[in-house]
Amino acid sequence: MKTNARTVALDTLMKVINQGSYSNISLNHALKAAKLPAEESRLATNLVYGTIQYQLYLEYQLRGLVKSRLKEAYLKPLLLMSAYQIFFLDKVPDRAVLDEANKLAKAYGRPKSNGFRLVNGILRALLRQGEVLPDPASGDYLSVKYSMPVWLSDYFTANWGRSRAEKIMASFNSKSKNEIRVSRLADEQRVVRDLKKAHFDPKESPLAADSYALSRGGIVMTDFFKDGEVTVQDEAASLVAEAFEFKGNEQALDACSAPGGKTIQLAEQLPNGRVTALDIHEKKLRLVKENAARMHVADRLRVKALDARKATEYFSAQEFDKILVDAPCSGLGLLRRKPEIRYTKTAADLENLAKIQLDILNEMAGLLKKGGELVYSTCSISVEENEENVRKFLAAHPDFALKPFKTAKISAPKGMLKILPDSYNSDGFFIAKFTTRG
Ligand SMILES: C[S@@+](CC[C@H](N)C(=O)[O-])C[C@H]1O[C@@H](n2cnc3c(N)ncnc32)[C@H](O)[C@@H]1O
Repeated sequence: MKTNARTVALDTLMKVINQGSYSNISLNHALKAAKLPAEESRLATNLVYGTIQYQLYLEYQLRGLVKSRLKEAYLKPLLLMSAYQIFFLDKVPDRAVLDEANKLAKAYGRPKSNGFRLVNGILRALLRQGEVLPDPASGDYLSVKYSMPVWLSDYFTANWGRSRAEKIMASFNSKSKNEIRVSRLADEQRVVRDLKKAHFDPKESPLAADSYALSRGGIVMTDFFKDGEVTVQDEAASLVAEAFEFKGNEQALDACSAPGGKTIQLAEQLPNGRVTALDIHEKKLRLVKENAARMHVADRLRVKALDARKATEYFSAQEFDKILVDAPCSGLGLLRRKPEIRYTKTAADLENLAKIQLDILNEMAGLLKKGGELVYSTCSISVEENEENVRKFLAAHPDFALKPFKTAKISAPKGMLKILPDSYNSDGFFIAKFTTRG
């Protein structure tokens, strides 16, 4: 069978669903090898992310219809991918979904397999059945409706109430924006004008100073990106660096820096200063260096492979004016962009990660100059990784206090800011800013 959007999607889904591979990495490999036209690539991407996002919901729809064990590896991914199209892709007629599934089953099935008959029978039954949901009063109603494990839909409901939890979960299932940040070293107005001319139709972010949503993807293939005038970064992630107030000559430490999105932002604001970028994984620091070179800030940067929990063994007390801890986290704010996170993370992960995050934060306390600024951020919206860690850090360090901050468009009068995904249709993020007392 000729390679097309559906073969690329099915190959990728077989890797993700059957072998636990990461969707973004598997899909990028498959797309690179396939060299599909842009329209086909978009369809393949939609099929992969949509099917994974809605996997729990789709399994529920198919539950009563699959009567025997699905022995061949392609069967489950193909049924889920077809069900996704039936329920969520209005533009693809049901007839076409069935025809395409039939062709794929014949191509992927073993010789003499009757898998295509099985697929056809199940999909026809699914069309007759339509959507099924648990009783709205039952414990798994929201879980199935929004395709989140029960612990997660319960977690959102317990923290934000049912109505907001539904908004948060619906937002996590919506399409992510094509968000970019314009370099502070570039002429922003000119770049925006040129982006318009190139039909990217940039829309200013309501959240972050230099961020814009583009009307289409593909920016990384352009000179805007290659020449370092823009970079790809979510608007909530971009906001973190805005919590600092820079003079331009400071020594900054980025404790968890790879791939370097925020390192670059700090460096852009330090024409006469320097950023020291750490990461526990030496290999990932290559990305930080490459990104810094592309964005023209390599000369303001030094990198060091180091576990940030041991940073006081390498640096002097009070060595830094600014410290950023953009900590490793559960990624609970990124469910839209990384759809499989919802199925792989557990409540125990929140506790375990919170401990690592707090250890890193505690280690930083001794490295900050008196009156310096320490910013803590995560791309998680969990309480354990954020507010609870802030509380524990302040209890352990009475000489530190939260410091109110204002960004270009948002203010955090209490020194903490939690961006929930439904407020701006951005990633979920948490930012806290500390300084020393006295
Ligand atoms: C959320 S990511 C950082 C993203 C980055 N700040 C950016 O804006 O591009 C967290 C990073 O922390 C690193 N990391 C995990 N544990 C660490 C530790 N103990 N010390 C230093 N870095 C660590 C991970 O390898 C990962 O690259």
